[in-house]
Amino acid sequence: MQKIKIDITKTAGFITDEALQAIKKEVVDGLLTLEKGTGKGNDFLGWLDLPTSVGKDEITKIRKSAERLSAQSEIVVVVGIGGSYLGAKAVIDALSGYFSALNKDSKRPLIVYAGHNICEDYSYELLDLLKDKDFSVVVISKSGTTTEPALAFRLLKELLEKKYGVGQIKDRIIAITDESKGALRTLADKEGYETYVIPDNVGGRFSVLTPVGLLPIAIAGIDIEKLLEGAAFMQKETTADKAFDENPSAVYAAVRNLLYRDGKTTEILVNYHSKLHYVAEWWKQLYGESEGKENKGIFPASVDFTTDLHSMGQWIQEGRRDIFETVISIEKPKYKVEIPSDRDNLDNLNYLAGKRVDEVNKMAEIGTRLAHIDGGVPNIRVVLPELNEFYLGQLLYFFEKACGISGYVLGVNPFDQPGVEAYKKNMFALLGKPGSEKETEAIRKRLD
Ligand SMILES: O=P(O)(O)OC[C@H]1O[C@](O)(CO)[C@@H](O)[C@@H]1O
Repeated sequence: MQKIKIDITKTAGFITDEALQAIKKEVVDGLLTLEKGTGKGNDFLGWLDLPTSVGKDEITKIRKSAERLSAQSEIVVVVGIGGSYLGAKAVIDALSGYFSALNKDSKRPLIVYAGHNICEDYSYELLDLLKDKDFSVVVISKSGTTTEPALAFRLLKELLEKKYGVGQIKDRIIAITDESKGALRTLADKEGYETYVIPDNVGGRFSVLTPVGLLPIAIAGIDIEKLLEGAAFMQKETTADKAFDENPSAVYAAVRNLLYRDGKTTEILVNYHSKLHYVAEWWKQLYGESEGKENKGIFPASVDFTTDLHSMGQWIQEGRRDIFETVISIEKPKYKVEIPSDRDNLDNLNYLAGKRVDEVNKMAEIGTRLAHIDGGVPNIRVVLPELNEFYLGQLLYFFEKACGISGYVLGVNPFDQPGVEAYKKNMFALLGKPGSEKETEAIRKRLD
């Protein structure tokens, strides 16, 4: 069992050691504020202890629900948006086979997502796919009132009733929502769905280690206990009593804030293993909603390398110098593929014969790192020995802890997201939602 490593050596030309020493106090203060619960948003700190507070009984219950849904479904639809689906998708994509959806012998249901957009064609195509399949639904909404998942769930519920009969569908739905509030809670109680609770003190983007993430992840056949073990390991490694340099979350929070103060206002999360694509999507919500407020915050962006070296590589190498990269590097791939020798060598690749594909990937990673540093892009590297439940659990908690600390160093409340309401208000006014009459009148005038 190793700890994931953070390597900041390639930020040395951009931040000085004195600056790093100077920011340490702010970071330690941020960490203590988080741990003592004395900072802004301190009623949303339940995520800090999740890895060690999810009990065996809860895990057993989640596994049973997962087995029940799996046994009765060819497809399970996970309905949710933002923190109510990104954590699950991040882990499921990272730890599932690239082509597992095409495996006809799989004992696991196919997991698809809904309620994360309002695209009519997506809705049509999903309903069309589901009409001839046995399917179940896990509907997730902390507030229980978010438009996108509520709309998707209404469509799915209607299809379930058509397929299985009104009054016959409650065993095909599991709702994950607030303990007592919200439309989804009311509906779930009325219809008798099995439910799981999202704790009051855990915000959506920090909820991957609650049933919000754990149930869909368990349905995908992933070991949720190992994921929690990894997170618990990182929980211990990131407490305030650990030496600063040994605490990866503290180091990461310190360096990214220093780079931000030096004008590096965009952070690009990079992977060289595209199963991590949705880990970056999860990370973007985590940091975007936590830090982007009061006209402050690092803009979180992401790329998949080497794929995006052929699209975004030019920009990163030579565009505006206000970016830095955080690279997630996986030391050892799960499988082995050797490059064959070719009789004719017309592609001139025989110099690679006998090498593993990963060796080429690693040289691309090292080469890119050096090129980007030469181009003025500081580089933080986060190293996972392997891509498995344990190390991914560590990574998730590492980023969450660093996010809380970083938000406090930035001076914002990392646990609210007031800005998200603005689009909703306009959308409701435009749709003529009851209660929005004044706003409807005002916004319609703006369209003339
Ligand atoms: O779980 P809910 O309440 O449907 O919210 C989903 C997402 O929407 C937001 O509240 C933003 O509108 C996110 O913070 C959250 O993750």
